[in-house]
Amino acid sequence: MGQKPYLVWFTGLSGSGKSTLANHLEVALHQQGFKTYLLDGDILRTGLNQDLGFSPQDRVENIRRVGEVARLMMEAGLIVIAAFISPMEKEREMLRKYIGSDAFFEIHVNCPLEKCQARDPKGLYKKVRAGLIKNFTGIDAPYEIPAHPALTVNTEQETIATSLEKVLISLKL
Ligand SMILES: Nc1ncnc2c1ncn2[C@@H]1O[C@H](COP(=O)(O)OS(=O)(=O)O)[C@@H](OP(=O)(O)O)[C@H]1O
Ligand SMILES: Nc1ncnc2c1ncn2[C@@H]1O[C@H](COP(=O)(O)OP(=O)(O)O)[C@@H](O)[C@H]1O
Repeated sequence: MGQKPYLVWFTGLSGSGKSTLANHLEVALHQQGFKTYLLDGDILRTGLNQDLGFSPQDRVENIRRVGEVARLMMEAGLIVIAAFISPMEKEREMLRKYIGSDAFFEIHVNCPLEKCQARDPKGLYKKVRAGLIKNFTGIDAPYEIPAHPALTVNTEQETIATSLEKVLISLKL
């Protein structure tokens, strides 16, 4: 492939901008000739992980499976881009060990809960307020801020283009 495999891991609240940045990053890397694969929580939860819900145990299993899939794809030479809430530091550290710290690039997509709620791109926070969804990250389920991310982007203040540029610069591919 002529490239070093990486796992670029976007973590953050629902509505923080993980999928948006992951998709923009994939387009930018393709334009530079890199071979990538994008894993998105929303999509995997309709297929591979459709048996999993949002209990703490199911979220751990979700991230464990994604780590396995990502590693297979890396063995095939791909740069894997992943967008998962992945709320707990322990699971993210598990990934770092499993993938190897030199190939695991953790990006904290930082955005205040109030702003995520105002964006509400999928109308989920509205459903939470109506009592239709329980265990929602940031509301009645925890999100632990990454302790040692390779990069933090602040999507409340930054444009998508600015956040993407920061990702591309710090990745140094
Ligand atoms: N209870 C609850 N909490 C959080 N998120 C919920 C929940 N129920 C459904 N959704 C939708 O599922 C998407 C998150 O899936 P993930 O696989 O990324 O979650 S996790 O990493 O296992 O925590 C998440 O996607 P994003 O909004 O893109 O983050 C939501 O669309
Ligand atoms: N700097 C930024 N980075 C990413 N998304 C941003 C940024 N600024 C504004 N947004 C907007 O925030 C929303 C994020 O939604 P989404 O990417 O689906 O979030 P998530 O995948 O984390 O749930 C989109 O509507 C996007 O246009």
